Amino acid sequence: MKEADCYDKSTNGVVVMVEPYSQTEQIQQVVYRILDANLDRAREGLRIIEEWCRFGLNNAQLAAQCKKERQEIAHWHTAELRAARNTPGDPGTDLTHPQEEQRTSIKSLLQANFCRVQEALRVLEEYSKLYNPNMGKACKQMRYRIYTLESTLMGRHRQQLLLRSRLYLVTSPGDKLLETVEAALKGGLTLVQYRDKTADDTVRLQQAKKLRQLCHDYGAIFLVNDRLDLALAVDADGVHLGQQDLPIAIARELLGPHRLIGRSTTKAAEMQAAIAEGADYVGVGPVYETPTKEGKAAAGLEYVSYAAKNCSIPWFAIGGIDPNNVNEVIDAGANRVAVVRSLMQAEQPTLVTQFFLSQLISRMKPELGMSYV
Ligand SMILES: Cc1ncc(COP(=O)(O)OP(=O)(O)O)c(N)n1
Ligand SMILES: Cc1ncsc1CCOP(=O)(O)O
Ligand SMILES: [Mg+2]
Repeated sequence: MKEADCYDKSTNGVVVMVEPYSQTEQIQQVVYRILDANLDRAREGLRIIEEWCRFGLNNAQLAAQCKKERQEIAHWHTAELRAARNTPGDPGTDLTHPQEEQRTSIKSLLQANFCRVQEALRVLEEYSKLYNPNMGKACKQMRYRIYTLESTLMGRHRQQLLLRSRLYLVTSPGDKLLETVEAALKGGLTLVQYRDKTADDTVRLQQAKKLRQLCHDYGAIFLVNDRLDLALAVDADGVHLGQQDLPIAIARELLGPHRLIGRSTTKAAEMQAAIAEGADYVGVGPVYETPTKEGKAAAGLEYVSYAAKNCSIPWFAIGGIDPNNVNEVIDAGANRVAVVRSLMQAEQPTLVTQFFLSQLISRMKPELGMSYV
């Protein structure tokens, strides 16, 4: 062993005389260090996910699952692996990617930490074959459980955000499409539907892509009206389907369990059918007649009151709602509203968004039909 081999950063360069390791022992130490570092990495990533389950989702069951996985990792983290740690001598501690310094949303933060845990478990699975094959097998099983947890959690993430969304912007075409949506997002909007009934598909695709990115930058849900193909093409969070659009069962088959499906309803029977078919939310309206949906009869405030008493999934009153009449709609029982013109034609969409949200939140009544909280 050369003198340089004894250089230890932790002793600031003072050469410490140590018993020389044989080559096999040196490799063993490297394996131990890899295992030690990745056990830490997996545990830390899980802790970050656990905190969201506990404090963000208030979901004791998911938090408990994360905790159980952390405990299993701790079980494999033996004293001999910890003893191999040499943090000051690890050249990887200074290596960061710019994306690690900033996360744009809870979703991207969770995604990054799921990746971190899965990568660490994969490394553990491989290197523990040189240490303890049972540990390798356990890490493999754990990695599969984490994949399942990820898909459960990321699916629920959309549902949770939907539950927290009080105001829903349905877009209309125009030169200021992106600008207006961004202004509303700045005001606290968390739910956007891209609706353009006439543009060419090339335009729709391009706009939907940009809107999806914009919404996700602000941590908002992005849905596409009518077009499931477009929703899939731009990796949207889901679709909104009317009574004349695709059946929910087919949409669910194509979109999978985690994307959101909304359904328009104008009467009780349509609402009950949408719930039975597995819609994630329903539109309730038109509350008032509106030029945005010309020729469609108003369902009225009575239907809003019916929804307040009977709807067991999140629902949005829609149709002719503006800052002057929103309190009437709230008084009829609505806690969530969807608008087109009130925001798309607003001179100050940020302020209008803030106004709607303040009314909806401060005047919100306990949800009578709400078995979905
Ligand atoms: C939230 C919400 N509710 C209702 C509708 C209307 O959907 P639909 O009846 O399919 O009519 P179009 O919007 O496709 O003209 C909606 N888009 N969003
Ligand atoms: C798409 C839709 N579905 C029922 S009413 C409506 C349009 C609502 O538009 P506005 O908010 O401009 O009245
Ligand atoms: Mg439609």
